Amino acid sequence: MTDTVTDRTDSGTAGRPAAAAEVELTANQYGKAGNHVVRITRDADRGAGARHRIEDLVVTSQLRGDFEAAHTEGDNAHVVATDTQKNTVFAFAREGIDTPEQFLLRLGRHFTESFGWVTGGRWAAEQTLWARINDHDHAFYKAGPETRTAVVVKDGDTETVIAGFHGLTVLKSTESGFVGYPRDRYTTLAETTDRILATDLATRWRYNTTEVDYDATYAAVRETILATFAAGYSKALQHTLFQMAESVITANPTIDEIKFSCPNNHHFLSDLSFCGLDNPNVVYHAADRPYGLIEATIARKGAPSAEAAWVGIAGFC
Ligand SMILES: O=c1[nH]c(=O)c2[nH]c(=O)[nH]c2[nH]1
Repeated sequence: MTDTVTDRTDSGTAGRPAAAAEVELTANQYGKAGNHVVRITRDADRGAGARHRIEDLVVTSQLRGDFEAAHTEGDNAHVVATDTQKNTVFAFAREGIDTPEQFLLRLGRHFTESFGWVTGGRWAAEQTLWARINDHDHAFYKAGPETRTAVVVKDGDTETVIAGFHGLTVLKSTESGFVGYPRDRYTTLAETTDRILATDLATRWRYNTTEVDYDATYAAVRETILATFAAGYSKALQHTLFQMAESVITANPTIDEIKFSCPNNHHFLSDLSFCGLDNPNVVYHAADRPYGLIEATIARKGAPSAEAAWVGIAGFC
């Protein structure tokens, strides 16, 4: 469908009830989602044989500020078009992306500095990670397994940066148990001190500053989470999430808060007695549903909270 420019100023009340209830706009934000930007950076010195670097982000830009008249009057004088926001994302990528967090900070500062009525907004990115095929200069495979995420929320001069990832699936084949839970007439689960613990890690952490080496901290947090998952004995997925969070906050003074949302990818011991076989923790049924869903937020004690920055980040408690 194409936009046509027609004068419809006479249709102001058409279709509206004669006696409308008194209402007011209590919240709004708007922009363009799903801007899939891929940037190739070439090692300039090597001409046609250059070594390439690839950055692959899906970016959302949303503005907040004085957009009252657009909603109540249909007056678009303040509405920086979502199309313009999309164009800005791609134009900024021409200059460079660097880290997702820095790219989003640049976008946020641009919109708030360029348009007086834009007092803040929300900029988010999901980054696909690519790795070189056999150290090739310009051939890559999707490295994952995780997707890196970043969110910048700007409210006046306050900038909050939330980093994270999802889709990092982990499993430990022992050193995990689940005992001591209440039993009632609906409880059938057997206690165990030796089970498989598996989950798809989804996490977001909030920085207390924008002065961060974002790539290095991302790598360090990922490493800490994996090392903590692997280490020691897990008394429940809840226990493990807390330990991972505690390790991250302890090791990173720039991080004040971290959230996890993790399925418990159950592995149930198969009952092989139907054919006379025992099963001493050898064969499991990996059930994909229903699954436990364990979520937690862990914060540095005494650190200021930033509830507003988390609004709109779905799937975490
Ligand atoms: O780590 C676990 N936490 C639970 O809350 C729970 N509930 C359950 O049935 N199995 C498990 N495992």
